[in-house]
This record gives sequence, C-alpha cells and structure tokens, in this order.
Amino acid sequence: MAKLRVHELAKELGVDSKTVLAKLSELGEFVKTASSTVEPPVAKRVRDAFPKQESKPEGEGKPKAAAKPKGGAKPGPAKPAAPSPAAKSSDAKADKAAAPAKPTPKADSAKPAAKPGAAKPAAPSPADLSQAPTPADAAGESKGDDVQFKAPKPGARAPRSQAPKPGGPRPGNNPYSQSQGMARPGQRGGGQQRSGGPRPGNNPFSSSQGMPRPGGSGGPRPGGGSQQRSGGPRPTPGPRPNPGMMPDRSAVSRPGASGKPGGGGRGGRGRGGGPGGGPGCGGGFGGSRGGRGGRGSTQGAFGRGGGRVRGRKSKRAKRQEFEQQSAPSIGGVQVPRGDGTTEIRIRAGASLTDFADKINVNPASLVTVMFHLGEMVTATQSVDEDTFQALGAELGYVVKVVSPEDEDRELLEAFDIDLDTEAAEEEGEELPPRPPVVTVMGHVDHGKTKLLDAIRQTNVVEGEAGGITQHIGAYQVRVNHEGDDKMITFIDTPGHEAFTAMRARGAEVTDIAILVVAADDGVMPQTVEAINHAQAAGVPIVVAINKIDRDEANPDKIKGQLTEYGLVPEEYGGDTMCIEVSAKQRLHIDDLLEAVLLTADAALELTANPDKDARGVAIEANLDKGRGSVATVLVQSGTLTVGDSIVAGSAFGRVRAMFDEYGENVAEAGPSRPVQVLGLTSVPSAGDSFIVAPDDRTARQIADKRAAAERAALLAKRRKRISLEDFDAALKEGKVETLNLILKGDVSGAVEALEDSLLKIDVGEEVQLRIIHRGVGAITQNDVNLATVDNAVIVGFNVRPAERVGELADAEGVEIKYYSVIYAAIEDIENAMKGMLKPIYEEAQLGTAEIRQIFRSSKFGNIAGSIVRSGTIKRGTHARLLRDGIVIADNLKIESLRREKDDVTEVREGYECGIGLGAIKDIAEGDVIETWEMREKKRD
Ligand SMILES: Nc1nc2c(ncn2[C@@H]2O[C@H](COP(=O)(O)OP(=O)(O)OP(=O)(O)O)[C@@H](O)[C@H]2O)c(=O)[nH]1
Repeated sequence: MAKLRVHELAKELGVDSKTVLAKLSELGEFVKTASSTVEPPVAKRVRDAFPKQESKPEGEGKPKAAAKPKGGAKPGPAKPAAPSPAAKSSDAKADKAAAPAKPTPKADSAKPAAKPGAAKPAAPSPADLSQAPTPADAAGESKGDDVQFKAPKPGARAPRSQAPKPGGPRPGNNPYSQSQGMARPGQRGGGQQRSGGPRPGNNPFSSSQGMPRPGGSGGPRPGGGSQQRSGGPRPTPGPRPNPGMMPDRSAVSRPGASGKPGGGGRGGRGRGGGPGGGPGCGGGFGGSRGGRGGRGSTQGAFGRGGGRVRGRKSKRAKRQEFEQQSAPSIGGVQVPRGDGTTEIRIRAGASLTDFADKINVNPASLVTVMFHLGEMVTATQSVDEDTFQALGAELGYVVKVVSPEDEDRELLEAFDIDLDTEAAEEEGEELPPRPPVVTVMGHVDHGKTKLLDAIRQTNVVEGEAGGITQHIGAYQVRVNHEGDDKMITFIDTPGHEAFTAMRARGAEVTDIAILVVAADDGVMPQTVEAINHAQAAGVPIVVAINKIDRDEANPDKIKGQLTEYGLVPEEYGGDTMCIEVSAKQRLHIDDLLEAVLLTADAALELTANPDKDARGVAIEANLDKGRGSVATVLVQSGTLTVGDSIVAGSAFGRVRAMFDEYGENVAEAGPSRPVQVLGLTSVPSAGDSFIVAPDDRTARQIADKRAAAERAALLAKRRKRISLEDFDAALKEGKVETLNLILKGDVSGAVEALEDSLLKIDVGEEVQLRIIHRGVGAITQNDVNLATVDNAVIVGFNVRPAERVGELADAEGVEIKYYSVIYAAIEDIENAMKGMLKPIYEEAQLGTAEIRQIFRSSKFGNIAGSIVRSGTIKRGTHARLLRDGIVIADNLKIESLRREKDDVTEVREGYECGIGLGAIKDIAEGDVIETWEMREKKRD
C-alpha cells in the first residue's frame, strides 16, 4: 500500500485532520501537517485507535452511519450493500447497540464469534460498542449487528458470499488488509474484525503480521470497513451455508488466489452469496471469481471449525508463492525461483553457468547460493547431479540431469529425428527377420580367434572362392538351417573387451554370445568374466566347447562347471546349448551355427525394418592414408545406401563407397549387415551409433553438437567417481549405497582369499560391500570400464594395470588401489567402510642434479648450469638445495628448465640443463638440487 496522507486518513476515518494529527502525536508519531504522509503501520494504528475513540467521540453520533459509509465507500460495491445494512444496523444499533452482542436470538450463534470480537470492544462500554459499530468498526459491528442477526460468525464463513463483498477484494488490493481480512475475517466474522482491530492497534507489529491484522486491523481499516461489511453480509450467507461453503472455499480460495479480484467477482459473489446464502455453490462460483469472494467464503468456511487453520494455510501458501516469485534468495542474491515443480533439464557434467542460463540469472548469484548451501563451486566447474538437486530444491526447481543417451535423443529430436517414436511405431508391425549378431567370447587361448577363422572359412558363401579376405570388424556367414539359407553376423573382434567397450558407449550390438571354453582346460577367470558380461547385458549364451580333438578334452567336466555359473546344458535339463567343436579341425562348426540360429529363434525375436534411413553402430574405424576415414558400421535397421549423409558419433560425411568383407563394392546394406564405409570426415569410435541424416548440413550440425557434448562429458568425467578415502563421505551424502569392488590378483588363491576376507567385514547394516568382479591377471580396460559403469574401486593385489589402462582409469576417474599384503587391503577397506581412511602422502624423490656452474642474471635470477645425476628433473616440481649432504634451502621450485636454448619440461639423467630456482641467492657450484613431489602413499 502506498503511504497515506493524514487528511486522507482522516477522511477515511470520518474525522478531521486535526483529530488525526492529535491522535498521531498521542501515539508518539510526529507528523507535521495534514498533507504529511504516514506509513501504513502508523495509519493502521491510527485506525485502530480511532474506532475506539470514535466510540467516544461518536457520542456525537453522526459519524456512525456516515463514517461507515465512508469506510464502505472504499469498498465500493460492498458498501452499497453494506451501507444499507449498516444503516439499519446503525439505526438498530442505537437500539440494540448495547444489547446486540449479547442478545438477539440469531445473534446467539453469531455471538460466540461476535463476542470475541465484540467482547473486546465491549470492554469499553456497551455504549461504545453500540457506537463503535458506527464508525469504522461500526462497519464491522454494525454488520456484526446485522450479522448478529444473521449470524455474525457464520457470516464469517458465509464469507464466501460475504467475501465477495468488498472485504475480500480490498484485502486483495491491500497487502495488509488482505492478509488480515483473510485470516480473521474468516474466523471471527464481523465480530472479529473488532477483535482484529484491537489487536493490530495494540500490536505495532501487527501490520507486519499479515495474519492477525488481516482480520483485525488491516482488513478492518481500509478494507476493514468493507470487510466488515462484507462481514455483515456474510452473516447472511455465512450462516449456515457452511456445507456449501466448504466447497466454496476450496473453489474460492483458489480462484481468489488466482487473483480474480475482479470487482465483479466480488460483487457477484457477495451478492450471490448473500442471496444464495445457503447456496454455497453459487457462492462458490462467484467466489472463485472474486478474490474477495474467495476469501470471504474461505473465512466462512473457517468459521466453522478447522477453517481458520485452513485459512491460514492458504494465506501462507499465497505468501510463499509471492515470496517465491520475488523474494530475495539465500545469501542475499536475487534468484528467480521455481514453484517447486518447475523442471530444469541439465546435461550431466554441466556447470552452474549452464544452470544459470536456464533460469536466466547471473551465474555469480548461483555461486553465492551454493556457497550459502555450504559448497564452494565455481561458475564453470562441472557440477554433479546431487549438487544440482540440492540447488534445485533450494530454488524451487526440479532438476533433471539428462544422461548422455537422453541428451543425444533430445539432440536428434531437435532435428526431427525421433528414434524412439520410430521404434515404437514399428513395434506392432510385421517386420522382416534380420540375422542375429554374434560375439565370440572366452578365456585366453581357448580358441576364439581360431573359431572365428573356422566359421569364416567353412561357411564361405557359395561361389565366394577364397572366402573372406578382408578384416573389416565383422562378417556374415550363410547357414543352411531347416532348409532355409540364413545369415549370421559375427563381430570379428573376439573377447568381451570390445563387447564391454561398446556397451560402455551405450551400444547394444550383440544378440547372442558364443562362449568358447577349451575342453582341455575348463572354466577360467575370463570365461567367468564373459559370462558375467553377457548375462549383465541380457544376451543369451551358446557354449562352444572347443578343442575336443585334444586327448585331454573333457567336455563333460566343462558342462558340469558351467552349471555353477547358471549355464545349464540342455542335456542336464537346462536351456543352454553346448556344442562340442574343434576350431582347429573345423569339427561341428555347422552345429554351432545351427545352435546360434535355434537360440535366436527360441530366445529372441529379431526383426528390423529395412525400408527407412539406416540406423546402426560403428564397429571399428581407422584412418587410412589413402582412403581417409574408414569405418565399419553395422546396420541395425533401415538400409544404408551409397550417397547417404550419415553421422556417426561426432563424425559425419556422405557415404562415398561401401565394401563388404570380401572387399567387394556394396551399393546398399540392410539390417545386420556390416559394411566398411568411406566418406566420413573423421574417425568415429567403436560403439558410436550412426544414423542417416536428411542432409549433409543436418549431419554436420548433429556431429558438431555431439562433439561439444563429448567435450563437456569428458570434463565431467575427470572427477573422481569414488575412492576409498571419500567413500564414507559419499555414503553419508547418499551418493553411494554400497562399496563396489573389482578384485584383481596374481593368483586365484589370493583373489579368493581376499574376497572371502572382505566379505566377512561387517561394519553394520548401512554399509554394504559388493564385489562386482574378481579375476586373475593385470588390471584391464575391461575392469576400468566396469568400474566406470558401476562406480567401483579396483583393488589390485600384486598386479598392475595393463598398458595404457592406468591412463584410462585416470581419465575415467576410477581409483585403483594396489596391495601386496592381503591384510593391508582388508584393513584399508574395512577402514574405508568405517569412514576412517585418510590418505597418506609421502615424499617421492624425482631426481637430483649437480650444479656445475652458476649463471647470474638480473632478469632471470640465478640459473644453475647442472647435470642430472639421477632420475628426472621436471619443471614445476618441488626442490631443495643440498650442500655437502645438508639441506641449505627447502621449499624451492624448479621454476625454469632449459636444455641448450630450449625451454623443456623435463631433463633425464646424464643430461645437462639450466635450472632456475627463483630468487634464491645462496647457491654455489657443487650444490645438489633434489626434486620431489608428494605422492599418495601405498598402504601395505
Ligand atoms: N587342438 C586344438 N587347438 C586349438 C583349437 N582351437 C584353438 N586351438 C589352439 O589354441 C591356441 C589359441 O587359440 P586362439 O584362437 O588364438 O585362442 P584365443 O582364445 O583367440 O586367444 P587370445 O586371442 O589370446 O585370447 C592356438 O594355438 C590354437 O591353434 C582346437 O579346436 N583344437
């Protein structure tokens, strides 16, 4: 509300300015003239004060009716109505005046409510009361009177109808009155108003307290009058409409909330309500329109009982809404808030800046908010999902972190390519069958490669003399099955490495896995890995018991072992087909292929629509000096044609030529057909999905966007997934529920012993330990892939990562812990689970260099011409200076490093170099520079 001038206030109160000025000074407010403004709270106090006084002054009488009207005047529509009642009341008042509150039959009901309100006023003196009504309060009272007749309180509820009255509305307009109006009004009805009035009057803060005032003060005064009146009217409706009222309320409240405020609404309501009275319904509707009405009814409803509470709630809700929209957020920054359901979609690995873009706010504000939430996050730092969730919850947004797959789907949708819908539409259709795609897996040396060769050679398509000559990453063979020629596509990269790598990229290429187990060996670690991976992917397994030509071959033993892993051979009553083959002698290869087809028929329904743009997966790709990017793609649905614009991962281009496994040109490739494609501008990765785009431009745009998303994802990945040290914190934050481990050891006995011991660790219910994979041998890319997918820590027992795997683990943020003593591993893991593990760092020497000559330079400081005596000297590392074995300067840094005239990052043993140690002056020939870095200490 705007500030009021004294004369306006006086007019409102029906007294002259002087009186108001006098009152103000009485209240301790020093206001100079009638044209001075007063703050709303002060105005309220004056209003509060006046009614009472008026009662006195009104002794003069006239004010009564007149006064009210005025008050009512504001109310507008209501007034008219109010007036009359008021008038009557006024008249009546005089008569009933004193009596009113108490007596009147109707009043009875009203009384209760009225009393409260009235009660207070009553305190002064009956006369006052009677009079009181007249003035502003009068409004309330008068109504009250009327009300009383009608049933004041009820009226309160009736409010709906009443609400309609002015009362409601005003509040709407007047923050103060509003809240007040709502709360109290509803509760006390006309009577309350007074009560309301009084309170506010007594309580300077009342104004601030929306609630109290509302009913009492706020409402009363300004709107007050109106409300009261409304109150008056309410009575009518209010009376009993309750039943109906209730509904109204709800209806009303909402509407009201929406701000129907429309005067019409009120009017309609008030009237409707009034008239209808019982018609809660009618009222309800009306109410819905008029904000007031809404309130009114609400109040009425409250009047009944729990109503008040509800009323308050509703107010609160509204206030919250209001605050949400505009109130300053945490940390004093202004951040637009959601309503608790506003959805924000954000890419995994996004930063606060991305989030800020979505809600159109300065990223710095979000940094402040995060700081307030207890997290230090920079604007551009990649933020994890939980942090976004916390931020979203704080600001009223529902944050959806979009997975790379979802993101890609959305990206394609932006180009009108909706693969999901496409697939869904094909769901019910009768589609032609497609060949199964098979991957051969198994333990090292069990004959995977040999088996693939055997299949390739013995199933050469008739007339393809020489057989498959090209390795393109996958090939197809033709099999005569139940009289029909059927094709099977083989992924020509044996082992589950390629399988998991593709899966890690979201590509589900394989339909069936052939598990090769050497009959002269048995189920080995990688056999188990392969089983685990295939089962995890839900891929049916056909077992090829290989090397049956060997004397030591014992197929039955293998079958027995397989049952332990859930693969029960058919002859044992299970559904796993186990074919005894010899890859070397090409024995029973046909049976194996037949088994693949049978399994496909039994377990899978392999169909695909060939009549559309091709969709598939890149199986492998490389850069050929002469031909550029050469990618083997497996078409999964649709038909790929030369000339198509395609995009595979972040590579794009137009299919210039296609070749099959025989090196022959292919014009088009249908479902399950692998072909080598020339024409991409860059090399896609194995597992990247490819699609045919409508045109070159779209292909390029999709590729560009994917490249950008990949970069962002890469950044996000650099964060640690989970480490033993932070396991406890992650557990507490609910980021993990179990500690997933992958155990790799040098011998199976050690791995088993470690596993047994680890599983015996018991630190309580809430911490779980799960060994998701165990195996013998070096830590492989597979292990890291698995750890990536399942957020696991890899435990290496007397083993190291295979070549490049350490780097991969680093890039993926996968922690690998190395141990050589089982006890140390168990202790660490137990401590991690108990949340007690702290990293230990130790100093690791990197290299030493002997100073041969000092070059003093004013520009660069002293440069020590040195020769590296041991290890490597690296730029940027810590250093100390030793003279005769004694440290003469510590905490130095290799600030510059040169070989000849070139700046270099490191110099190895035996080479000369120039080392800059910064400002240090005490440096002499013969001194030794020792460099070191802090490394996390292995616990063993
Ligand atoms: N006697 C016999 N030897 C076989 C048979 N199949 C494979 N071998 C031999 O077993 C060895 C390993 O075969 P590969 O095909 O290289 O085995 P792999 O599983 O591909 O091995 P990795 O590629 O190292 O994982 C080779 O010396 C093969 O000649 C078979 O059916 N009978």
